[in-house]
Amino acid sequence: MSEDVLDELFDVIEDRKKNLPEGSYTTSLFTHEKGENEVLEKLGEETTELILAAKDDDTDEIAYESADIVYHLLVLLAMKDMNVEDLRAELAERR
Ligand SMILES: N=c1c2ncn([C@@H]3O[C@H](COP(=O)(O)OP(=O)(O)OP(=O)(O)O)[C@@H](O)[C@H]3O)c2ncn1[C@@H]1O[C@H](COP(=O)(O)O)[C@@H](O)[C@H]1O
Repeated sequence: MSEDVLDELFDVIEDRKKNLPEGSYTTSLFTHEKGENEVLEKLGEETTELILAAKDDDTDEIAYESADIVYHLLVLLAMKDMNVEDLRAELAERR
């Protein structure tokens, strides 16, 4: 995954958080319609689905579930007023 895709996705998420456009799934996560609990539940479900896909050696499904996890992880970071740079900094510090 390129750096740009992550940055672009995070920008879209931040835009949804700020402007709350109607009809957006991301907006629903930032409002009472779904909220933080939904994000945490999705991360749990998708992690289980990723584990099952890995056990099946299903590479398409591994990529699909990984993308779902990354999306919901970025939403969670935005909810906590964090951003992609916090993630990059943590990873860089481990090098
Ligand atoms: N990357 C994602 C993304 N990944 C997952 N999802 C949504 O997350 C929701 C939950 O995923 P699930 O697979 O669990 O849901 P599901 O397919 O209904 O399956 P089940 O609940 O039946 O298991 C679905 O509605 C997906 O559409 C996403 N919704 C949005 N994005 C990105 O966010 C951008 C803005 O989206 P909106 O905010 O909707 O405009 C999009 O252009 C995308 O780039």
